Amino acid sequence: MRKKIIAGNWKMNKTPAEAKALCELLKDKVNTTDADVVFCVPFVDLYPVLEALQGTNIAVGAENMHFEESGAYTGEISAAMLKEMGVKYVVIGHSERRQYFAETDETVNKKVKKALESGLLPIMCCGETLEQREANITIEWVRMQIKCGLAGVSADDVKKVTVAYEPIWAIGTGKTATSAQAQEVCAAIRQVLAEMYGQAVADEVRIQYGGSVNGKNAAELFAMADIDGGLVGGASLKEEFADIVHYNK
Ligand SMILES: O=C[C@H](O)COP(=O)(O)O
Repeated sequence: MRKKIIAGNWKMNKTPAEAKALCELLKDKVNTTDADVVFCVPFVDLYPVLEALQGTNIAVGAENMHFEESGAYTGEISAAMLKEMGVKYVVIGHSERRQYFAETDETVNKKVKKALESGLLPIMCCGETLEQREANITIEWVRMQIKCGLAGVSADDVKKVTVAYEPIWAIGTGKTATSAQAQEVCAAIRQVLAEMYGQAVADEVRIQYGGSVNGKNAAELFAMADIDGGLVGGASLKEEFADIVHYNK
């Protein structure tokens, strides 16, 4: 039985003071051991959020990192920097990073490997555009993203990876994939993991759905056989996040 993982991705929202206030608003409401709860926040919010969440079961994640150890990469943040701060998770390859910051399956793969080597737990994102869905190539596309993103990752390490399936057309649009659509792709992701690592390993990997998850649709989505939680954008910035965390109550 896989433990659910429900992560908020704050994206480019909340100044450090606002981040602290949001933690104060949410922390008692989402502090549970029933699921792994993660706040993925902007780099400048990491310290205040880590401090505000001390003594809770809520983990902290970053939204990106660089794949090199250190060096002349102005404006970048390394895995070692995050690890030393007490960060546990890191979102890698979000579609917004791919779209606006030229991330590719190759850089995603390098980042996933570096995160694992550094003791961080990657949340590796994948998902199709509306054009790809309409052209009926969703499964093919996502299978390729998984194969490329995880190339060279061992069976032991892949169990530490969370895969986030986020159809791009459902992100921030209020247009959620139906639970059947989301399950179909998440099952295909588990299938490709089984082909790469064997069924037993694939059964241990957690797969999230992301894209307009809210307090109302979470229960139906998270009840699907291959959906092990969510990567939540907009609704993670509000009290509604508590309804998502307690989706089964
Ligand atoms: O990382 C989160 C996703 O991009 C989903 O964002 P959303 O819940 O605002 O649609």
